[in-house]
Amino acid sequence: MIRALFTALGPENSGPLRRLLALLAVSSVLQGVTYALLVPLMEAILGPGPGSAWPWFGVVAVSGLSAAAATWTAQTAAFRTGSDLARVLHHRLGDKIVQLPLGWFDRTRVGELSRMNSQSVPQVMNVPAHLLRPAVTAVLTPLTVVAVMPLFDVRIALTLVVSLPLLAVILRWSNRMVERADRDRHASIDEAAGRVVEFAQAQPVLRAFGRAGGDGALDRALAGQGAADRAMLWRAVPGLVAFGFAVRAVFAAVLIVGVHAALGGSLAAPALPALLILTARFAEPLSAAAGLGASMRISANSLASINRVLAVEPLPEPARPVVPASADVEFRAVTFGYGDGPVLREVSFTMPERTMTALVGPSGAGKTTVARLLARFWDVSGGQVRIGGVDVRDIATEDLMALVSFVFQDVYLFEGSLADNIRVGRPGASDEEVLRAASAAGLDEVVAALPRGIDTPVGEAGTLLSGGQRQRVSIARALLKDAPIVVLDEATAALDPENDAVVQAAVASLAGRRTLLVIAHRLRTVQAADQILVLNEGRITERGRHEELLDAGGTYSRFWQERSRTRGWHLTGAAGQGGG
Ligand SMILES: Nc1ncnc2c1ncn2[C@@H]1O[C@H](COP(=O)(O)OP(=O)(O)OP(=O)(O)O)[C@@H](O)[C@H]1O
Repeated sequence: MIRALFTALGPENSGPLRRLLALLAVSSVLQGVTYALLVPLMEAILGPGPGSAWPWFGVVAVSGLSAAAATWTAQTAAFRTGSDLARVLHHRLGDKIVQLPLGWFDRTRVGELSRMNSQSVPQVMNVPAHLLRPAVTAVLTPLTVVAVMPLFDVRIALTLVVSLPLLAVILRWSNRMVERADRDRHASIDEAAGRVVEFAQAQPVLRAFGRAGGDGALDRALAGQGAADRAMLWRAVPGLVAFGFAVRAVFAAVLIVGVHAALGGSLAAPALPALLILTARFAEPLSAAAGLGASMRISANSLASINRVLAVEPLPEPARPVVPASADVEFRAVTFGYGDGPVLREVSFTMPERTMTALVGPSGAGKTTVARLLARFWDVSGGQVRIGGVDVRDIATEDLMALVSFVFQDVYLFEGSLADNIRVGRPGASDEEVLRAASAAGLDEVVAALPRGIDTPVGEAGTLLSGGQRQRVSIARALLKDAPIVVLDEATAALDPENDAVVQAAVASLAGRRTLLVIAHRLRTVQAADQILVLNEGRITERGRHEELLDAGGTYSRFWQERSRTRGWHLTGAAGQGGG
């Protein structure tokens, strides 16, 4: 856990944690020494001359005050280190986010990052603030007691030395039992929480199909959670009981050894209660640490997930970056996979500057992957992606990002006004340019309907705008940025006629001016394309212009005949009209 904390902080930020650990060590040892000094004090008080107790009282007072001062300093440092840790982690995660390969950011990852910031960081903050002190005390204070015990009685010291590893083993076993039960319980809580969300989200479907009562999955998940709660209790109890029993057994053993020694005359009677008090103090920090298992586990898991993100390697930046002289694009025998097996195999094509390429193919063929590799979301596993004859790996990230604009299906809108959101495309753009881009992207009516026009805040993540309207904001950004290469996904999800017209207009305004790669779903787009690439299972199986491919009578022609028949039937009543 401590090693993971140092990893999360990085060597440059680990000074305060190291100082905190040193302070905690000093305060734990001083605490143990103070407990030990109680023995001569008690001996003096209970002995024949109580007056001799005063010097010991002074020594105990000095030691106790020093321990209290060290504990207070350590606790203050612990809170400060906790809040510093949160700040450092937020910064390190922020710095990491801007270096992570763009391909890393899928939907689940974005959720993971948000959870990390809102939950994991505060949980990790808890470690120095609340958990380290009892953990360090649980180890060092009993060790100090054991170390000084031989000064008073070797037999009792030996009893403690033998019992310490025994207690540690039982504590570890008890913690493991609780941990395992707790893990199962968490899994069942997550499952039940997921089912509750699903149940709420699926209400329209469930009601439409007369299944308002659900399909039993939620009931099963809740029952599972109840069972896991009970199992947790049953699994946790033996460990905790066994540890409590072991502590009492050690106490009893010390009592037996002590009484035996006192009766035999080899231990002064007044020393016995003092040594029993010391033994009780020896076990106390261990018992306090026994209850920390669950918090420790939660914090350790959070720390592990933060360290996993921090360990992701950024894509290497070129040592000698090259700026491409043109906006030609070439895929040269590109092979790429996300994990098991390739998604793209030996994909080769060229997109001469200012031409339009349409990418078509069945779902999962790899179209989005091609589009993303163009902007180096990931590095290819074989072949090359080249812009202006330069491998994208030799182009500085900033230059590459300046060369390419995207209009993807997932449009993220920031907190801020509609104008701010469009200006993301080119931060230096004037108000007029922003308005022109909004207008060209078909946002006039949206702007007119908003209470403060283009300066209306669009709500967190653009909640005021519909899916189609959000896509138009994305088009406005791309038009404003006016990069030499534009990648556009014609999103089947936002296929209302108005949006359709906007997307078509954007494509038309860019065609012939920019190098355009369109993941195409519309007949008009493919008809206008200079080349169509048909992608199937990660390979380009056909290429050419629309008529050429129709004449070839291959997959493409079957695909479009099928598509225009079904869409014509649905939308226009005449095959092949206006849709695609
Ligand atoms: N981030 C990712 N991690 C792992 N696998 C992925 C990822 N993105 C896509 N894939 C997988 O790669 C394959 C190609 O996906 P891709 O999204 O490129 O296809 P597509 O042709 O664009 O599909 P669609 O038309 O449905 O969007 C699919 O099998 C998909 O499951």
